[in-house]
Amino acid sequence: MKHTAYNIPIIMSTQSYHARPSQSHRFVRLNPRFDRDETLELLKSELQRLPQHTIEYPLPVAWLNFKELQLDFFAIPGEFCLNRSASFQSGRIYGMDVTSGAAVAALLFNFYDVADHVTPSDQKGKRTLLSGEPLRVLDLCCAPGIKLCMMADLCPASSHLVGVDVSVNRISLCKNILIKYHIDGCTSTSQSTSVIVDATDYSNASSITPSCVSIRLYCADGTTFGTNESNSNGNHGLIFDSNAAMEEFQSRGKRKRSNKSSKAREKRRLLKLQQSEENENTNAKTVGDNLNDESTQTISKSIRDPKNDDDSRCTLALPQFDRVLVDAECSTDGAIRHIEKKQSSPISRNPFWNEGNMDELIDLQIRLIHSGFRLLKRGGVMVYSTCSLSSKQNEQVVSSLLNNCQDSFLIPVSFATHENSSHKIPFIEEGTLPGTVRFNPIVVHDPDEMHYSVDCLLPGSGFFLAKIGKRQNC
Ligand SMILES: C[S@@+](CC[C@H](N)C(=O)[O-])C[C@H]1O[C@@H](n2cnc3c(N)ncnc32)[C@H](O)[C@@H]1O
Repeated sequence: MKHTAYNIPIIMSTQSYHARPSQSHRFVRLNPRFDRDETLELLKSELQRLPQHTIEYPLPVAWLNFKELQLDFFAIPGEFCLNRSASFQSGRIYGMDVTSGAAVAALLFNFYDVADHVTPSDQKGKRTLLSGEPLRVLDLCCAPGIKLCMMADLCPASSHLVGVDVSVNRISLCKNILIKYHIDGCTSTSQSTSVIVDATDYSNASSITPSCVSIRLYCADGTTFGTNESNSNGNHGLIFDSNAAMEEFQSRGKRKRSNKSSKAREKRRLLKLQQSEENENTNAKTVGDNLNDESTQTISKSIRDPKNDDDSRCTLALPQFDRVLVDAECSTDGAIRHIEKKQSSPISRNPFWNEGNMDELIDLQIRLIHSGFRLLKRGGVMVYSTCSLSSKQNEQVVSSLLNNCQDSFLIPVSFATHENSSHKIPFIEEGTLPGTVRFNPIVVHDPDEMHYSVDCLLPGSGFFLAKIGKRQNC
């Protein structure tokens, strides 16, 4: 098979397929805090206004649709205008690619693991979170926050999630998305003037289960997060705290938009939180220096600079995380829109990352994956992902971690086999590093296609993911 410079398969066949859904499709995830049947009813009624399709939308994506786990992905036609739909405006659905969903599912669940070493044998095959215990979860490149929202929806009650992103604009977008879905979910419909269906019946706040996790956002450099370097200006960059935001939202009552005084109040709350966090960190450091048990395992004990293995930067005593997602900055060459642009014009339209500064990008990815790993608890699990299909940005970055950190190991995962069939899903394949996963953005023609269910012929964006564990003892 021919590949582009980024190792993306080029479609060789122009043949049309049986019952093949429209090539243009997109995916949505249901917000589990709303009533599922109501949401599907609303979405169906909106889809009925589109021209008829040969298949029935919304179409559940079998390999990523387990409603008992609230993992609820559906394909919808590409022409559906999400922004103008009542299901979206009311916060009932998220626009989210299946590949992004796969990264979060691999991080939180163990049933995609090829060999499940963790689950007791009498529970193997059961679809559950690894533990019902609250988790500490870090999303090191979180903006705009679509994966962070999914983690917040699926984590056990009382879990604590931290999102970090270096971009001021993107992290504020992330904050807005969290406010929409986790703080005042139903209020966004009130500003709409052009909804397709009247959402009033469906935006009833009483039907939303309140969010039961806490979320903090930091505008910070993920490569140094949790070290004294990130703290050098005396500012952790805390820009959002879900508990403070909830209090603020409740104190505002019916007035939904914030004014000057509520913004000032929010700033004061965040400053106070930041100060108490700094005090806690100082105390924890003193305690952590004297004790050696897992409950006091803090970042200060395991920080390593990947380049010189120097412990000198390790002053913060932030508790480590059970799960870390490093959804790294990348050249985005796996995203289908970028491929189309590349194929239609040999000269890319000024992408920020290009062949000329690729080394700089790969260096950033290596620093991010090492940073994510140092923030991971012993026994914890991390996922590294990108929407690039270049092996330099994927397999080679993962290998750099595995080769440099003796306590890291790869947890092989696979999404490729459909539950109800022995056929592999044609757009999912193993990476060149065994156990990693590549999602091709295109279904390459396969003579066996008749055997696939329709949803197995619906690729998402080009994507790569690897699941990595940190050994308990090393
Ligand atoms: C692929 S996007 C993340 C998408 C996000 N995980 C989501 O699902 O919505 C990569 C992000 O990395 C951020 N980024 C780039 N360099 C970074 C750094 N040094 N530290 C933290 N974030 C960084 C970018 O601002 C960008 O938002």
